Amino acid sequence: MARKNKKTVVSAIRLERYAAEGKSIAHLEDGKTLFVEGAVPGDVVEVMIMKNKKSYAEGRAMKIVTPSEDRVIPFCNHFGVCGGCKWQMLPYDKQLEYKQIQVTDQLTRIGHVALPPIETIVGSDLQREYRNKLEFTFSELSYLTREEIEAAGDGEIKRKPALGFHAPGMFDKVVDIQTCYLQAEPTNKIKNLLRKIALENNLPFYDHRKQEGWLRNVIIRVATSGEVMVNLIVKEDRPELKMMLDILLKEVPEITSLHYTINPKMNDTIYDLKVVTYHGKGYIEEYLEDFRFKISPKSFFQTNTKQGEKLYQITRDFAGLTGKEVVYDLYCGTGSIGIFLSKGAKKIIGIEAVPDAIEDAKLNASWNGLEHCQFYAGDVSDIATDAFFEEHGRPDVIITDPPRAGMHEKLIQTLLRIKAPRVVYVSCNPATQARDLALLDEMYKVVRLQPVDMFPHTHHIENVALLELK
Ligand SMILES: C[S@@+](CC[C@H](N)C(=O)[O-])C[C@H]1O[C@@H](n2cnc3c(N)ncnc32)[C@H](O)[C@@H]1O
Repeated sequence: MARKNKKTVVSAIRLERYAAEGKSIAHLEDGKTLFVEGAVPGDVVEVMIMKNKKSYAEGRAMKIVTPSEDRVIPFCNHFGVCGGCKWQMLPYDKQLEYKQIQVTDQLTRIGHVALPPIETIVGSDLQREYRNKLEFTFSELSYLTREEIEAAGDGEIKRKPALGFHAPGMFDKVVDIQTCYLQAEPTNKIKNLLRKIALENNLPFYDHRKQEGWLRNVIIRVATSGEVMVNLIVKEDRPELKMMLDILLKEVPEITSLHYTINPKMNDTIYDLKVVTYHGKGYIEEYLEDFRFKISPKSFFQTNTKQGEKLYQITRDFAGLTGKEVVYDLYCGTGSIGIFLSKGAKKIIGIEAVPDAIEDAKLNASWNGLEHCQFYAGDVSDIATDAFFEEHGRPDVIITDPPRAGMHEKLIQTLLRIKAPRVVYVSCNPATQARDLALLDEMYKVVRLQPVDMFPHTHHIENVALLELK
């Protein structure tokens, strides 16, 4: 291995094995572990060292000197510049193998708790068009590919406006996406039509640096029921808004619920904004087994519907219900896990921060003819107190499905006091799950672990853990 530019670039180093979070491991000449992103095990790469600590270093692959034998040709034209599907160069079975390693590695290294054997990861039947929700961003500045820069030579490069996904690590530049394979049609049709209308009418795309412009984002949901929801997000109300929405309705009759949101704020979140229904019923419907769910524009719903069903079947199996149990569904979203488990429970109590999702959860319970489900809106750490559990019934089973940050420590302390016989922990981030399992170790042993792949071509991984009182 030769080094050039002394400290910052390693000219050829072989990546030995997969680590986690999309990073692979190599060893520097002095034996130090190097974590490399942007490449896969087996690649020989040139690496720019980004961080050099006493015991380890981190770097980014700048050039592939010799590709890994595992590599396959990515199917998407935008691969390499779009941050969406970073693992398309790996066959799906390798992706699954690396995800299994990631779960094992993170639970072992971060958790340091006794673990049962980890079950083989459940792969996704659909590896394309598996998402039911995508958000595209408008930007005044398109991301320029290497080919575009080379083609321009010494001439000035004029950046065009773009509608697509942020280039990795760039808040202001967006990769102009023509075809995305993550979601079924009419997603590409809608996105490309919006771009066409905007360009033909000289409508200003958002400038993320100056916080100027008009068109900001579009969120498209395509349910397996066939229903399609579109939410166009703009900076202010203008007459062109109606024009754009009317063209969408005329050209894309598949749209069943059309919305717009005025967002004059600095950030992109719409949770604190009013989403206006322009046409249609204001929500879409999704089915998991025979259960019917309402999804409003602000509600969370498992993004891969088919895998969501498998995830819930595993959760139901781990919960081991007999019909007599009081079950708490923490971070319940639209109540989907609780409702999915409801037939085996005496009572279901769900808690969720987004009030619209709780409204959906209540309606979902009534749509499915369930009278033993209750839902409460608010921060779960504040609502799920000792007194709340006393009032609503001591839990036999607690299901917890927190966001990537994991559970708040205050909630973990409450769970340690409440001592439910079983906890089923559904996690979209095994690193924070491992941290939480270590905190729960005082009272709970981990008895089952089942990873599930919800997001093919990414390094994201879901993991379900069953905990029982020691
Ligand atoms: C991973 S989702 C799970 C949702 C649901 N269990 C499902 O399967 O669709 C996490 C949910 O936690 C909610 N959430 C995030 N922080 C929260 C908090 N502090 N208190 C209550 N809910 C929260 C989010 O709004 C989101 O609906």
